[in-house]
Amino acid sequence: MLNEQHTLKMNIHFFKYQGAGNDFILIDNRDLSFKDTDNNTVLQLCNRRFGIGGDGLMLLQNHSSYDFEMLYFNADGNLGSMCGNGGRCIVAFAKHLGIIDIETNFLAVDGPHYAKISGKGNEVELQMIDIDTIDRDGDAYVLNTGSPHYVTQTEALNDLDVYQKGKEIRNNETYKAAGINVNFVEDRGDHLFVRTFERGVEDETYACGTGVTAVALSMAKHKQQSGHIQTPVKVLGGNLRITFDYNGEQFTNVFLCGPAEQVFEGDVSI
Ligand SMILES: N[C@@H](CCC[C@H](N)C(=O)O)C(=O)O
Repeated sequence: MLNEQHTLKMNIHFFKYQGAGNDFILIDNRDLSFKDTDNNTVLQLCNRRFGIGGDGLMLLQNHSSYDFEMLYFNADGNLGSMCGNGGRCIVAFAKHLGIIDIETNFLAVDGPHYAKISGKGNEVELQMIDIDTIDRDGDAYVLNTGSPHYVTQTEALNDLDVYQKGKEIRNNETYKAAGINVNFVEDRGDHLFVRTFERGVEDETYACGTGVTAVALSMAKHKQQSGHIQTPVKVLGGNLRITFDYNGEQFTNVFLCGPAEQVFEGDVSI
């Protein structure tokens, strides 16, 4: 029986997308042939040496009230919380599949999201959840932008050991049980430079969408800004932009904007 199970292979047609270097495996699962409970398969597929490779894997599924539903798994095989860059990539994927045109309302783990694809074709503006709570942990800011984030300011971010420092914070007594994504930000005046250690990948990634959103909101609070704010952000994999309204208490109309590109497609037997 065990042998029989080992020889029964599943064929999967997949697409690979990246948003500012945050890379994902995308599967059209409208026929529900991919069993979303199979965490070990996700782990294998995301492995960069023995699989396709990716920071996460997403299933695009049908939903009766929305254009589609997004199911996001981290590279460790577990269901993740919201992924901002993943959200932008799955919107580009839905357009590629002909499910949507340039606007959409879809459902993710943190609720409904509106998104718009800009004229250039690969630019996706994704609306994120409204935020009214930002906590402090020492000098750091802690908030949930769909995923939990820790935001700390630093200098000379290019030289920082983000893997080591991020891992220490993510696994300290406060955060180790639920985990947290750790963002380091250097304020460069006309833009922010951000590097992120991601929970579920357990490593630094080239970009984190919910992370740069958390950073932009925290920095607006820190600088006591208000009104309509646009924050350009540089990450290891490119450039992102966060726009939002802030009245000193609540952040609304929060949009994460940037590129979302198909890299390749293929078939894998696993
Ligand atoms: N890369 C993502 C964040 C994904 C979620 C995260 N790793 C978690 O589950 O905590 C993004 O772009 O937001």
